[in-house]
Amino acid sequence: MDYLTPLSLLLFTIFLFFILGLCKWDTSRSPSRSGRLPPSPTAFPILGHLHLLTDKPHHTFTRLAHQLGPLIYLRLGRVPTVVVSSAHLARLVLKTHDHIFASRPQLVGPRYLSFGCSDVTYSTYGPYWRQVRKICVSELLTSKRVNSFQLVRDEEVDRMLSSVLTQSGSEVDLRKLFSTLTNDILCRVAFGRRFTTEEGPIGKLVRAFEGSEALFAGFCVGDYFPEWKWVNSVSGLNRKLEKGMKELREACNEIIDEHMNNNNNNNNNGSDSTRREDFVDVLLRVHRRQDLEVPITDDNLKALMLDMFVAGTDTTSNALEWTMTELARNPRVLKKAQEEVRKVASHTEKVDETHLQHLRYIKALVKEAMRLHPPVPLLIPRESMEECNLDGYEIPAKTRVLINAYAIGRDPQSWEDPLVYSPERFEDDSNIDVKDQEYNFLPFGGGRRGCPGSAFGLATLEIALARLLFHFDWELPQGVGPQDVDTDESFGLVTFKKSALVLVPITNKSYEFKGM
Ligand code: HEM
Repeated sequence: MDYLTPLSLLLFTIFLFFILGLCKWDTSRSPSRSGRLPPSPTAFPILGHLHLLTDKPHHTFTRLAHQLGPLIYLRLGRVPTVVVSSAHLARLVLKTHDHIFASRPQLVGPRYLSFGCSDVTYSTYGPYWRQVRKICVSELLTSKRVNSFQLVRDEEVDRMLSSVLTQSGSEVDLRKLFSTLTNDILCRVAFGRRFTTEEGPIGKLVRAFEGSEALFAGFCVGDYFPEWKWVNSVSGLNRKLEKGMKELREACNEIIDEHMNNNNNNNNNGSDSTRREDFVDVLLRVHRRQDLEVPITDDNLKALMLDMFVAGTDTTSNALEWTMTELARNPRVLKKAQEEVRKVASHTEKVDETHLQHLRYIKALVKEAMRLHPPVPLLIPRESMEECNLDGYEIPAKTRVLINAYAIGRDPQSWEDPLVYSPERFEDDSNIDVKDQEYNFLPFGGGRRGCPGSAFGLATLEIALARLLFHFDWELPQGVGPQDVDTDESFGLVTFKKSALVLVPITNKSYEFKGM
């Protein structure tokens, strides 16, 4: 014991008092409660359950739900959180008490990158959110508006098929293919231009996005210890977020200026019959209105422009990649889907959107892929606006709520053989819709904060898939069998397959794509 000097003993004692002090601070600041909280696993002092935020938290929470039940209470740092993992509880949150759980927590990333959480996705519940959601839905996302973008989808799917044609017989990275497709479609609809351009304001936006994506998804101390926001300054995170916001603001300003100049030129030259109004034009029109319940600022306008793009692109390309992954793993399903689309469109050289209503199996296999691989497995966090009782448990006000759509989609109480990819379950029961009344199937969430873009997303998914399956046969790279195609995931804002899916398209002579 001769190495235990009086100095080290003193330092050790101070350290011990510091830790005990922190623990006391930790418990004394826990919210006082009257009711019974849901079951909770063992927590660490200070950190609470932060250790459960693993690289795949949706898996960790699913395992915990098997041990503790479908409603779990966690303390993530300082933030009270509940995780919901059954259809019954999802119904309580998304339907019965929807009005209580319709807000979002103000997370640090969106406070910068969504211009003060003023987009639809991250804004708190209230008149502003109601107003901007209504604008986005009516101008971009109603079925009528989604139908009106058919030509854009058609041209961009043609472009994708042309690219596949040139790579026929060789290995193709489907992630790149699908990401280009969804970016180009949304960019044309929202900003009037294709995304894949190196130059001009859109090129600038692409680069700004690339820089800010990791910041959006990364771990941030301030989201779990609101009192320790200063850590974000010390760690340099705030500086990076400010830089990201500046770049996004500049890129948006250029896009807006370009639109305003075009509109001015058109007004000066007389009416322009060729240029179609895009989402930025709509927002500029709304921005000028004097009769809005809550005025829309310049920054709000930018947040809304970016929101449609961010919310609608990766989600859709991700669902396409997971669907093709399951087809590669299940040759029986792939063959049946190809037989369906080739039969339905046998008298034409091309599948178009009028054929989709007859493609029941293809619609079913898309849903089945989203059941097993929901692109946003924990949905987007919600926050309770007041205290609420869920199944006999007290949920305090300002509790963060995570709904584990991944666990619910694989719950044996809701699904027979839940781990088997079987589109027939959706084909036989066409009642299981994306707005599932039973709350077993939640890839688009639900309630008043549910995804307003499901029709837009599905329209792209279904036509892209139908045409890929109609014109091409799909093989695995040499030496790879269906059982070798992995489904390992990389969790993020959208949960992608860890390694990009690579397949080999083979031109089918009977259904050859004739090019654009
Ligand atoms: C396959 C494609 C898509 C999937 C899987 C998907 C999934 C989701 C999910 C899970 C949520 C959270 C819902 C909740 O909290 O209950 C959401 C919200 C949202 N989605 Fe989608 N989405 C898709 C496509 C789109 C598209 C194409 C758009 C727009 C162009 C869009 C716009 C939004 C918006 C604005 C919100 C926030 C709604 C709010 O907070 O009020 N989504 N989406």
